[in-house]
Amino acid sequence: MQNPIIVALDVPNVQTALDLAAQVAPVVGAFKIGSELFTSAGPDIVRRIRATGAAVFLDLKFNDIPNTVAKAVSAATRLDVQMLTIHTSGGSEMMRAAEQAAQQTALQSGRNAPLVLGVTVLTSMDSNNLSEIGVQANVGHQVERLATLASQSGLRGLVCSPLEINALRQILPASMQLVTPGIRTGAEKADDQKRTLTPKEALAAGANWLVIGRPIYASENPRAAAEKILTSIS
Ligand SMILES: O=C(O)c1cc(=O)[nH]c(=O)n1[C@@H]1O[C@H](COP(=O)(O)O)[C@@H](O)[C@H]1O
Repeated sequence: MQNPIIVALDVPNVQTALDLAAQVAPVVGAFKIGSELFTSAGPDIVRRIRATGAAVFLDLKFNDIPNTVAKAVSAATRLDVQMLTIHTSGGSEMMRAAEQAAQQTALQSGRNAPLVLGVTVLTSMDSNNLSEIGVQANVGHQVERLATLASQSGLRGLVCSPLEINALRQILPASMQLVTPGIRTGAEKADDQKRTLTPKEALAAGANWLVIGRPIYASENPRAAAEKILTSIS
């Protein structure tokens, strides 16, 4: 099995990101570049991490009109990222446009299309948070609804919490890639995460990838923390 650990490089600048990546690269499967690092370091950080040979997950969670999202996805595809995120709450037309843009741009650039991941309900949200934005469904039902829509719209991957994987595996094609943040080992705080499981539990439930940030980068020894997690799932 491939190494399923994706380390979130949620750090403020290029040098910190490159140092962290170099430290943990031998024991993880990919790196995630999110809003903080991309906003401070720009697209060059994607090229720098790709140049090390590592896979990159560009997590900018696009959520806009279909035309705008399609063009952003094309730009990310030209950057040669292996995964990227859009919000499923953007609806089916937006998701179709995103997947189509990834496929077409990849074809034109002679590379594989990135996996366009639809973010369902953020792992920092619970039913109260959904209710305050006018969604009365419980979290599990809302995730299932958005995941089904994403699958019908042609997406091949989703971001969800590990708590929803069992239910999603019953209703989605087996090929659907499920990427799960909200990973905590039990040794550290949940922080702002509300729907969490351990790495081992998430994989046992059927996750393909685990997104792990603070339990690795905020630990005293990120390499040792990543190794410990890898051992726990090997
Ligand atoms: O799309 C994501 O990666 C994501 C979706 C989600 O629902 N929840 C979530 O935490 N994430 C990201 O996953 C990472 C989790 O970080 P830690 O909570 O520090 O492990 C962060 O980079 C978040 O931006």
